[in-house]
Amino acid sequence: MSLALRDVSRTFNGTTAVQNVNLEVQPGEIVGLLGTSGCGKSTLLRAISGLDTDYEGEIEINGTVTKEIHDTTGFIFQEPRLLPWLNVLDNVTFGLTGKRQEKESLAVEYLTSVGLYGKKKLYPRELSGGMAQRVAIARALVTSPQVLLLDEPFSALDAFTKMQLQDLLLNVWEKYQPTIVLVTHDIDEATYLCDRIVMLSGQPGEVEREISLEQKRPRNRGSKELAHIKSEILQCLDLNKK
Ligand SMILES: Nc1ncnc2c1ncn2[C@@H]1O[C@H](COP(=O)(O)OP(=O)(O)OP(=O)(O)O)[C@@H](O)[C@H]1O
Repeated sequence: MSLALRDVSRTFNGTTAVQNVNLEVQPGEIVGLLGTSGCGKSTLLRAISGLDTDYEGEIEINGTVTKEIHDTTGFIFQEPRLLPWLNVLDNVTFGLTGKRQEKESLAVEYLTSVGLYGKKKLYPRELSGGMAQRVAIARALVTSPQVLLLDEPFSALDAFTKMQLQDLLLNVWEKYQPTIVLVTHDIDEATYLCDRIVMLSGQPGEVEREISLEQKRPRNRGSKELAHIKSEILQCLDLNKK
């Protein structure tokens, strides 16, 4: 599914958070929104998701201007947001329609793909942070979303789990090819995962620059090419002290 933002601005109580943002995302593309704290990344994602409709400008999903929450959109937030009174399996089937047996076999398929088949009877309090986030990923994927919106999905995790889940996300992308918009302030993550990085800056936030990455995935995290792009990004953010 394609996405297009046309002159999107959002003002909160007289203060403009983002201003005249234009962005096109192609079907199956992984686009990162990168920028320093407060430049409006989450604000834009909430507008794209339909969770916030009080913006100016237009958002088009697959050629149709809409402010609705699209039923083919999946969300993954920074924290897993699981329902504590439901076990892992029921957290994933929650919100699905259809026969119980069909819902459960679908949930099991996705729990298996995130490596949690053996944990399906556990409750959220019994999971590590990384496991809980995997459940959130399975829950987002079980509806076969064509658009996946991720708001700093791995930022609360330790470095190793983060890398594992980034690879998991790429496996999921290989399999289902959703269009992905990823909000992050992790430059390594953005260069490892994205086809294109949209850099936002300022307050109100505006698109400062876009960087396309041609490198095939899976990428070598330590490659010279990625190091070069990271340095460009740091320079753009005015953080590269030479
Ligand atoms: N519901 C709200 N009410 C008032 N102001 C808001 C609201 N949501 C966001 N803002 C303001 O909009 C601006 C952009 O916030 P936003 O959360 O989109 O930034 P961000 O780039 O995602 O930041 P971070 O990286 O710190 O999460 C900030 O100045 C913030 O205070």
